[in-house]
Amino acid sequence: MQPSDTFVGSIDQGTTSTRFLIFNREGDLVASHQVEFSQIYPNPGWHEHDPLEIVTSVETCIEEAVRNFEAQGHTRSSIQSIGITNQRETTIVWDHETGEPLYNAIVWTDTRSQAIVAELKQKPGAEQLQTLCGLPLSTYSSATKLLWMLAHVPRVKDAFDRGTLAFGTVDAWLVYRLNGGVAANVFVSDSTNASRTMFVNLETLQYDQTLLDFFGIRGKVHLPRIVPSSDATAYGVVASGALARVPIMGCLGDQSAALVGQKGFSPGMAKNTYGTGCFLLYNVGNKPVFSTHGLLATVAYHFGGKPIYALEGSIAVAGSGIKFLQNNLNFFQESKKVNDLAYSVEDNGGCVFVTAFSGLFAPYWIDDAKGTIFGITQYTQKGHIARATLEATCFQTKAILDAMEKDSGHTLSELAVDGGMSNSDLAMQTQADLISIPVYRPKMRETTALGAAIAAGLAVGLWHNFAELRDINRSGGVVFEPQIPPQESAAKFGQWEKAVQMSRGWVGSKSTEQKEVVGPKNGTYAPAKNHDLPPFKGIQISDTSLVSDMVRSSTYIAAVKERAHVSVKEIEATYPPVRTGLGSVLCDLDDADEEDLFMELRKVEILQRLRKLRKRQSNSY
Ligand SMILES: Nc1ncnc2c1ncn2[C@@H]1O[C@H](COP(=O)(O)OP(=O)(O)O)[C@@H](O)[C@H]1O
Ligand SMILES: O=P(O)(O)OC[C@H](O)CO
Repeated sequence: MQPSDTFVGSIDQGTTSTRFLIFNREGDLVASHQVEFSQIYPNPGWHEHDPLEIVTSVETCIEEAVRNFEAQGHTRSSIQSIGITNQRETTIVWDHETGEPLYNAIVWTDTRSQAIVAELKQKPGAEQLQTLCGLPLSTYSSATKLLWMLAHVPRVKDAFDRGTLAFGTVDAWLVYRLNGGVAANVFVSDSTNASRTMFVNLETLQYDQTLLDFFGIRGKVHLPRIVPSSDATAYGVVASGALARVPIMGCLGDQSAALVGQKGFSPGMAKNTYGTGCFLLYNVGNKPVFSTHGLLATVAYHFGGKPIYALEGSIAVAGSGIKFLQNNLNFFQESKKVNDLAYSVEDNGGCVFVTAFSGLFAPYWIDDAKGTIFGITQYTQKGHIARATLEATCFQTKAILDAMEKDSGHTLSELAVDGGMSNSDLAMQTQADLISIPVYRPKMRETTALGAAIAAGLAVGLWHNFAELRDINRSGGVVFEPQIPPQESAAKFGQWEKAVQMSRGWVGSKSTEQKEVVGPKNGTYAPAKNHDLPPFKGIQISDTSLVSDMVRSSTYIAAVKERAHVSVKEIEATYPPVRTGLGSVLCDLDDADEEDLFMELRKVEILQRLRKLRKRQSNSY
């Protein structure tokens, strides 16, 4: 077979979308497919994904991309291997015996484990964790998400007690399911992903007994075997679908993959990926560097032999800030329109938006911050807020680069960028202005997927060494040169730093306290898709928390899925008794929607139940 007739596939499972891309040996993107999947926000600060939907989204992307590939005259048998890259830290638990998920995936952005983190910080040994695993104790890592599930989700605790609880990050889950689940039981995680759990020793790249003891899970949870990021046999083969029997040979957390895709193979090279969040990785060579300025020590990649490490600056909110303007504030209909809005004004009009939706990550690590916009006046327009949103990521990148220079003693001469938000010329120009060095954006921006393809391609022999990758994606990029004097950028940055300090301390105030936990109890596994369920037609309930409690009920969701009848008693069995706010519930039945008997039945039952509860409540006054 000629080299140009051989291809490698790449699954890019990101926070907001999944893609499957097919590259040729020249690194050209030949075919791809992308789907967005549900983002579930059950409570303030909570963020979940449905693990089964993640798998389905991957399968759909593979089918569609292969269809497109074959339409171009290629054959699927020319795809020699597959790489996987994925959102990191997102935590999935399943039953080791059945292979079924026990709860929704808790996404890396989720801050519900805040109280657990505060408690763990008081525990003896807490101060040495970062020197073992490279990560600060925060809501970000997988460890505290797993502890939250153990404390709050009975099904997870039961599996833990029975010894059947399996834990994995998204890579481990995908490899397991794509191989056919429990039947093949391929249960592995690559070192870049595993090192984001807080369970792994950064030097040995194996589970660390001290860390497992600290989190109380030693010997009690099934953990995936840790393997190199590029490996011909460890990841198994796809069990079914368009690429059945194709081997999986590469696996990297998405930020590591982007560094590989940018070919950041030498110490001193760095990249910044503006996706849902934004992550700057700086290659430090074959020994980890432990930051003293708020950065993380992490595994850059491990292609056999010695692992390569990176210093990482993690920003929780980048493209998700733009999605917030789109979905929550209805500023525009698609992400790229943020630029038109931002260009509609000359500057930020005095607004600074600290987009601390998940607290602030690097280099600040402020758990108790929340998103805050400073400087609003009657003059403020949507365009100013759009600009301030783009600038927030650029300011945090500046803070991270400053920290990186202090840790490494080196000044970066150019910043290579990629990721969805790097499509914004305005954001990239702002970035160059704020860091006073050029920003380089490659022509092909799917560098994350390319990185996973490289890992798989090296293992299957499509490429044999890094030198062969030299010309991939080399021409056609854009350089953004700084256009304002450093004093001006320093003044802007000073204002940002002031805003960061002023955003502290919001969490813990009475109005932001979390609601009581609602988790699946007796019922089956319950995806909490409170946003895409049919509305309760004809009933207006002013207490929305009550509605969201109901629709989170696993019985309700199961019934809606199957269009079956369900009684209020059953609903009640799977969500905690309605506790509050019944005084403000207003029920107003519209004309019956005869065609939708299912919904009508539900309305009547719920109405009856609400009346009973309201009566009970008024009796108790
Ligand atoms: N032209 C654009 N300008 C600004 N932001 C954009 C643009 N296109 C996409 N984005 C943002 O990029 C993000 C998606 O980037 P992507 O790299 O696909 O993320 P992920 O891998 O985390 O799913 C979205 O949050 C979106 O708002
Ligand atoms: O979805 P992204 O591309 O912002 O990346 C998510 C990170 O891996 C989280 O650590």
